[in-house]
Amino acid sequence: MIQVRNVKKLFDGMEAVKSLSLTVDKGSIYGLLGSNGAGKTTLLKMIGGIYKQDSGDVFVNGEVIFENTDLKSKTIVLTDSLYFFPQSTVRQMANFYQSVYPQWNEERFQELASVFPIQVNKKIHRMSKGMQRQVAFWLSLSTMPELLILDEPFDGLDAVMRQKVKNLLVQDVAERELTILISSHNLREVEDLCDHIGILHYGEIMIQKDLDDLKSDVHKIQVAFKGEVPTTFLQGIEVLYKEERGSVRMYIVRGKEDEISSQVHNNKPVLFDILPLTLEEIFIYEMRDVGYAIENVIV
Ligand SMILES: Nc1ncnc2c1ncn2[C@@H]1O[C@H](COP(=O)(O)OP(=O)(O)OP(=O)(O)O)[C@@H](O)[C@H]1O
Repeated sequence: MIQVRNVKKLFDGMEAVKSLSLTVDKGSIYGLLGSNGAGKTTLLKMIGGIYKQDSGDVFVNGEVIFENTDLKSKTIVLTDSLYFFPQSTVRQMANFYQSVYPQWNEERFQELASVFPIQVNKKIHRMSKGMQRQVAFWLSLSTMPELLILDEPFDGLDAVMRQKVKNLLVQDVAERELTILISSHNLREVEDLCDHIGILHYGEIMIQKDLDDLKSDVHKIQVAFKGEVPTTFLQGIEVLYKEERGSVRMYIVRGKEDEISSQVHNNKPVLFDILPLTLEEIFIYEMRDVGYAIENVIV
């Protein structure tokens, strides 16, 4: 479990992360979204024990991770700048990882050779960017980490490889309760993977959501009445957004679908539809609620 409490990080007096708190449960996949410079990498590096925060606490499994060799041997931080020894082959890097990570699993490494179409004796610096990223995943997953921190992990991977890697991640979460933190600019890219999403903006978490709750809780309704619109037809229901298109009104509402439906039906509409929202739509409306346009924060 990850607990971040009131964490702050400054660079030359500028607050890259401002008094931020979040919790990630074991076996969960947390997606951290935000635009360039939002503070994602800084936060991930503090959680991975690479940066030390200026104030606040970062705990992984109840322990401080910074300079904690034991915790770090079970943690992998995969950033956008991959590091491999000059001239090394995949096998040579695997030998190095094996010597550093006590939970290295050679059998897993061999198995993953069928997922990544790369020769183990090929020099990594001669590979394409996407192939190098595949090697990074191959090595990382073979260390059998308990915490995997991924900063923009899919950059450079083609669509097929993205899906293969996502499947591997989900498999590890399901089989051995791997915890994953993943940053991205793109909600669509991670929405099928994550169970929690947090949106970071100027060093602060603006919204954090459990996706299962979210998807079951927010709906789009379209409704029309003959004559006057009953003033009370949405009484007690939280309205996130409303729009009028002639006599048809569109509302984004939060609440239980059956309760909303029965309340609207009681007011005898001539037209009534209740539809689920995509995750992107949910965030668009929720962000408007806190006074931001989502386009300025994520893609
Ligand atoms: N080592 C550093 N020295 C000085 N400033 C830094 C350093 N690392 C990050 N910053 C600053 O901290 C802020 C947050 O940067 P960070 O890399 O965490 O953002 P990000 O959300 O990961 O952005 P991107 O999506 O562009 O990768 C930025 O203003 C950046 O310039």
